[in-house]
Amino acid sequence: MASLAEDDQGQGASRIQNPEADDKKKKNSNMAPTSGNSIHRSSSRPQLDVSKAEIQGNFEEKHPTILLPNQSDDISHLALDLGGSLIKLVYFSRHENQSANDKRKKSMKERLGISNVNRRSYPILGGRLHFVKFETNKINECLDFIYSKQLHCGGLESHYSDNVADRNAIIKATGGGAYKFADLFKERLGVSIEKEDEMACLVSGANFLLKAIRHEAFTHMEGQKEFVQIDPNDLFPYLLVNIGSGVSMLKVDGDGKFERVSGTNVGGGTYWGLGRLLTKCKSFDELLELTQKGDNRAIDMLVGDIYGGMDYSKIGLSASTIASSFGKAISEKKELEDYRPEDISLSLLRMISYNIGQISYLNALRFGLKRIFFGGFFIRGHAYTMDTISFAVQFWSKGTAQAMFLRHEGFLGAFGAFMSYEKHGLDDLMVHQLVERFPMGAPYTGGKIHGPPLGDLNEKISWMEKFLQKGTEITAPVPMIPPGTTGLGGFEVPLSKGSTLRPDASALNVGVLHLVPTLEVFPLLADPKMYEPNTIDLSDHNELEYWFTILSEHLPDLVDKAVASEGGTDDAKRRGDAFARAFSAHLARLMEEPAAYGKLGLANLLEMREECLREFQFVDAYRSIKQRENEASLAVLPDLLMELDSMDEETRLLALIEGVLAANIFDWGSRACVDLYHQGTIIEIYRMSRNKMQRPWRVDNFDDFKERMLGTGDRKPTPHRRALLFVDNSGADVVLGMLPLARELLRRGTEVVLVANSLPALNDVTAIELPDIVAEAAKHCDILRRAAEAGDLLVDAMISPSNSSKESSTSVPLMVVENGCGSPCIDLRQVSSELAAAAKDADLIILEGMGRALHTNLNARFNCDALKLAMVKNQRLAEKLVKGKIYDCICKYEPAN
Ligand SMILES: CC(C)(COP(=O)(O)O)[C@@H](O)C(=O)NCCC(=O)O
Ligand SMILES: [Mn+2]
Repeated sequence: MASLAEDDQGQGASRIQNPEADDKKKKNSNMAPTSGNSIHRSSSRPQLDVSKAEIQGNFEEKHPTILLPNQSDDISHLALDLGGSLIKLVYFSRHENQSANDKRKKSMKERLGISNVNRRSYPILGGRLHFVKFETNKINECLDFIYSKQLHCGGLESHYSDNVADRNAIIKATGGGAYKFADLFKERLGVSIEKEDEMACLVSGANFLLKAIRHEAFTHMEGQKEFVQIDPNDLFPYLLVNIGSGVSMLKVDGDGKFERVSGTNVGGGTYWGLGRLLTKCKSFDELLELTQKGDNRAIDMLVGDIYGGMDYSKIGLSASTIASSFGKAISEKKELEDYRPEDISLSLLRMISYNIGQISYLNALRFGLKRIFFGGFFIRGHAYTMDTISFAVQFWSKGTAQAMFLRHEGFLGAFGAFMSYEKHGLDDLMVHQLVERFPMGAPYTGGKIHGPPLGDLNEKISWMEKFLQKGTEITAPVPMIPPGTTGLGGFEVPLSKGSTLRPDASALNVGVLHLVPTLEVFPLLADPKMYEPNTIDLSDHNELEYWFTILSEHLPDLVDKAVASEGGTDDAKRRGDAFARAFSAHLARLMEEPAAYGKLGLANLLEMREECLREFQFVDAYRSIKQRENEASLAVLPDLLMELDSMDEETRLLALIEGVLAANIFDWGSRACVDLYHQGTIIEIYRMSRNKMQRPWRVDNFDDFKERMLGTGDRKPTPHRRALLFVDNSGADVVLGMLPLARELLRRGTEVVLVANSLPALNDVTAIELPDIVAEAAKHCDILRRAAEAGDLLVDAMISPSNSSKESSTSVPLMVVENGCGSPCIDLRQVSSELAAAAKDADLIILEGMGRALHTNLNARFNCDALKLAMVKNQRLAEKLVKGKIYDCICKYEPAN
């Protein structure tokens, strides 16, 4: 079975489960033909397979999703690193952009000056990079996998060509197996292996990953992993140490510019070879596992053994420093059987790791290199190995150098081979265009359990169910013992060996890399390099435990909602169960190893929950709740607008901000709020919330905002040119809170861009839903109607016949743009190109809600005026952020610098 980080589905609804078709497909195509069989290959591929096509969801929708259950969405490039013990695969699958034909979106794009003609044409439309590994002795599984996914006859070029390309198909590969298995590939898959130089692949793989993935490099000291932000413009030169069977040390000066400056024959092969002879272990992993229970003092001769238990402090050696690896084994009184295999394995591991660390540092010193990155199969994300190497580098450099490791360490070669294809289009992809996602298999990658299956949704669910029956492997999150120190420090007894980490705690976790060429950095960030979206840092253990508990407690209710949103069918229940298991497994994994998937913040957890729902094809769990709340709120909107219009300017502005804060109470992600909803109707709760509004709010810069809006005395400030309103929840929040505020801005001559989620998250309103809500509201309000018309928002919506084109031409427009994400929070380093374009003319941004204004972006600085509005609907967060209490409000205004 492959160990993988692989997701096989399209975004949410792009595929549905079709067990019958899938079973058939599996029988026909999952096995690669064995030698002797004639090779069946598809003709030109991929082509659109519309058999059993179905419209999903509501038939009245204007642009319903059409599901093609039999369509393979892989248009692939495949590259391999065929190593001595592991085979690593990197492959690409592409997804077409479905929303390109949206009429409304097109007109909005034109308005924002984004014409398709002007935009860079991307060699790839976006897609995913998958990382999969197999044990080399299971090469047949690997061949079956390639065959079942037809990866061997994919490739961007052959997508449009005919069979001829297939006949000459090549796969790029590196590693010794590229020679050894070339004939097997030809025989079984009919493809030729094109061999790529191993060192060149390692370097190009490392260069790309270090430049393109934000949390690729990390340090590992005393059991603590810390991510290092690498500036892509300041990466070179560095030393790349690849620890395979032997060790190569490469001085890397740029893309394609490197030199092998040194190496050592004492490497992974030495550890495994000697270890096997000395311990009788059957596998590398078994040998490595032994170290967890080992104590090297039984075999190693320590400084203290020589100096009667004393330090040799004059030259800086503590009593527990190893003076001579295996030095105690010179004793004539003991034979091999008298030593524990655990102790032997640990001594050996430390001897080799330490030696490599030391030689690496000396080479870095020799060439004046400040950075040393370690990779190769020997490391395997093993905490103890990394700690020992780090200690050696730190010790010999007297703290001036640090060892760094790479999350994709095992895939450098395969990735480099992938990069060697021409026209893959990856060369100039940038950090903000890559989103790493961790599909359901991720919690198990690198651990004892391999899987899940690589097939369709149905297979994935069955896989989760298997564990449900066994009832062991996937458990609810358990509290982790807080990291402490043993007091010993250094490499004498690295903490990673202790009880705080499980044996494979630092096992590699690589996700699926989604390439989204249209994502951009939000242009109004004052200092994009310093920007950190998360306010809550989950590296604080108490914080982590609290939020994990909250999310676990939410789970049963969320599953109920999700299942109900899909009609409560047996199929939906099955998916609901599988979702809960998968998400719990993620939580459990992250609880044990918070940095497993990269730097972890609260926003990542909240987004992961949404992604996990999508993975099990829950399109919108809160659909009916959102609809109900929209309708109820739209019904009272006319009265609210009338009430607001009877106020003077100053009172009205205050009432509007109060309205936004009060209506932010409608948040189905907050436990406390959901409990509240049992106590009254939407309108009753809204009224109650408004009545409770009392200034000063916990953070209250309203007066400054008012001054910027209305001026003081006779001074009338110029209105803002364009305001971006990041809206949050459906129902009262958007209808009775944000829309009336938008209307006020429009009335003052400010263009308004409503920025909403691209995909559903909790009860947040999406950019697809919003125009209809605006159109409905516009029926009761001339300002909204004219603005919406001017912004082409009412393209297909019902509008009252009284509108005249003369009026609309003089109105400032109201627009809706999607933000590029599907989470309750927003990471402004990766937003949609529409939002980035809309932001260019904006001089005011309003971020609303806990997710967008508190969990993320509370500390973000902008190059324009910024207003952050939210009700704090969580007691602990209120205490922590503002020393306040639940339902306190935040009105934080920060004028442009
Ligand atoms: C998920 C949320 C950020 C959504 O809040 P919103 O942005 O809608 O104001 C928030 O509901 C939340 O942090 N909930 C978890 C904590 C709790 O149940 O109290
Ligand atoms: Mn929300």
